[in-house]
Amino acid sequence: MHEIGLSAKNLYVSYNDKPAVKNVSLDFASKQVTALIGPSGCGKSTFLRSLNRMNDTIPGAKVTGEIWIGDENINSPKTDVVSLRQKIGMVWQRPNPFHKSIYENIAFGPRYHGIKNKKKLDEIVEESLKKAALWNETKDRLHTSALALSGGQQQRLCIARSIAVKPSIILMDEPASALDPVSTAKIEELITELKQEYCIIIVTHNMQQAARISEKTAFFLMGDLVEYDSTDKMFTDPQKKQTSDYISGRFG
Ligand SMILES: Nc1ncnc2c1ncn2[C@@H]1O[C@H](COP(=O)(O)OP(=O)(O)OP(=O)(O)O)[C@@H](O)[C@H]1O
Repeated sequence: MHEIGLSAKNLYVSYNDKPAVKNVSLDFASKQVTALIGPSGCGKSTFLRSLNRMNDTIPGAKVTGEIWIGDENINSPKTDVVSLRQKIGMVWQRPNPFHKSIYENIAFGPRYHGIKNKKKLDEIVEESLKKAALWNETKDRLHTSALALSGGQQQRLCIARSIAVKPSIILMDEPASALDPVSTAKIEELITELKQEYCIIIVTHNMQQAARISEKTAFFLMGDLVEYDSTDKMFTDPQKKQTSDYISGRFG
């Protein structure tokens, strides 16, 4: 049995009173990948963003329900959102490195959280880049601009940046959808590697990708969680007609 990394209970999200995620409860296991799938507009990204309180920054967005990490409900107003984002990393659809060097992209977070020692920062930069399978490609150019990296390398840098602050959970919103097939394969390989340590929750439109990298899959439709199961079961023997119609490409 895998430990629970994060647990959403009765999560409800609306934008200007229009519901986008309706009463969703889901447990996410540590050291596993859970894929969130469903047609465009079904609420996958909204749900994902709620898990690290990113919807707080969207005008008109309202999130109710509970999100538990261990014994802390992080959807409580008392939660320190800055330290929360240290526990929950986020990787977006388009790589978004800072306009800084490769080194500074990684060192930024740990420095912000109080690490000033140069040797320690050097160690974190190396370790994070190694974990993101980017060290060999960047070790001789750490102080050059991150923007000179390829799109795929930039996305691995963003993953390294999120790892650098030592989260236990990583949220990924279609992290490979802007990348070519070779870079996509590298990101998938990396996710498979990272799941040995982290609870990973990924939104993807790519059914093959969900089947390749995830242990669990949740299917959303119009804000509802329609079905949740092991990925194998979901793709071979879905219990709901809507799920089977979606994964067989009949809509979406
Ligand atoms: N910032 C926002 N303000 C208002 N409504 C929003 C906002 N973001 C999303 N919505 C609405 O919430 C609903 C769910 O959108 P969301 O982006 O979460 O879906 P999705 O499943 O991730 O879609 P996609 O696969 O296209 O990214 C949609 O009706 C969308 O229009």
